[in-house]
Amino acid sequence: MSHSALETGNRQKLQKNDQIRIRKDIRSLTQDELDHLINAWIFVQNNEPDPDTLPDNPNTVSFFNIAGFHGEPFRGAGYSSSQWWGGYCNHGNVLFPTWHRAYLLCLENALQQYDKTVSIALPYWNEIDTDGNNPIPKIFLQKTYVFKNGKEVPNPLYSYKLASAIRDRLLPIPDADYSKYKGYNTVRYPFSGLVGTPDVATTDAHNSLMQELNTLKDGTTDSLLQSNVYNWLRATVINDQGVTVGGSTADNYIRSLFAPNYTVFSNTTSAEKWNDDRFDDSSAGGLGTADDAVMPLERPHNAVHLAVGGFEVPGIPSRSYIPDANGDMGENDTASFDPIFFFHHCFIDLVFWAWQTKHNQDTQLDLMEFYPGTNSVDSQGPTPGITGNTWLNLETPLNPFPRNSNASSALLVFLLPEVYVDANQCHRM
Ligand SMILES: N[C@@H](CC1=CC(=O)C(=O)C=C1)C(=O)O
Repeated sequence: MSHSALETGNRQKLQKNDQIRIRKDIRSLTQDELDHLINAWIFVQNNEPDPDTLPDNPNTVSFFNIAGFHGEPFRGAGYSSSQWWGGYCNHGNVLFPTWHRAYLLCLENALQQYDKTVSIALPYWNEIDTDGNNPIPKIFLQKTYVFKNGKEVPNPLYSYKLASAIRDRLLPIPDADYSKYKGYNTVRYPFSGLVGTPDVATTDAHNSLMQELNTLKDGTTDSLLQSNVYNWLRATVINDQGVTVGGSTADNYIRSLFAPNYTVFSNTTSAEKWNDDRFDDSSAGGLGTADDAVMPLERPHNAVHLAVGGFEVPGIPSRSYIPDANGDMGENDTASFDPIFFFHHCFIDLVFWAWQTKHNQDTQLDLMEFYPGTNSVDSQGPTPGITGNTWLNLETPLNPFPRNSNASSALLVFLLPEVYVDANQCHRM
């Protein structure tokens, strides 16, 4: 294994001060903390998108722009070619954990602009704590939010109304038309958000039917969402054709902590290769059913996306029990427009940090260079600014987040009372 170590700040020098952000379980926030979080989210969601100019501004305070860094609106070579990826996110490669770590900091920095005098951190959705049969914390399901002073507002964590249209130019390949109009509100399972021309009629009929269920009994669709996510996390998921498509995700998070090195921990492509070489489990899609097969963090992460969004796109194996459920979280193009995305990823970052501390990789990450999962063409394809067939390592730019940006203590993030993450760890500064 060759080593590509990240340089990090000197841990000893760091002091807890008001610039250090403490990330907490969202279920544990006080009313005052929640009030502040909600106000900051309203602030970023209300900020108009920046003018449509390149390069993208990584210091934007507009939620539309930040959400748009992940997938749509596509830019670069991936704007209209599916051989490339038009968003900046990295999946199926070794930059998956680090890119998303930088992404969380980007949103957190924008939230911080709401009131610079109060330190704000993103709380996480603790996905191991399924709270009986209600794995999704209530705050994400309330249509309105009531502040301590009694004022009621639309809840910014329930749904986001697109400040601008997004257009999917990849139609009809590789999958559905993920174009969405300005003013579209993000949705979750069992609803569908496929409002592009070829799908809109089916979607309207489907969503009316789902709404009808709520008319018969208030809260039915929320219960369906909770039980779907519960099944993905703790039980087994059967799709609409009776095929088992997932489950045991909470256990898989724990299993991922035992992955022996960063490369195979970090992403599905590298883990598949690792497992292919060691176990004959091709029937399980190369993702390892053997007890000692490696579980990459990305896999349970994917499961929660599919659970919250649902996924049943023509021509692709269904991942939903309810047909036509295609909420935004289920698809890479649109997932980050649903506010819950960031709380999900905050939990992913926590598991990443837990793996780092368990494996003494908290001040550096060792990478198996040139291993599957380390090339820019792996999985969804090269991101804007990265050429095809480039070897990825921990020096690869995490666009659009610049090197050297914000290399200050303002980026120290407490994940748990005793641990912190230094942004230097997610990127060589
Ligand atoms: N495309 C992933 C699920 C998924 C992952 C993401 O990272 C995302 O943003 C949206 C969806 C899968 O099929 O397993």
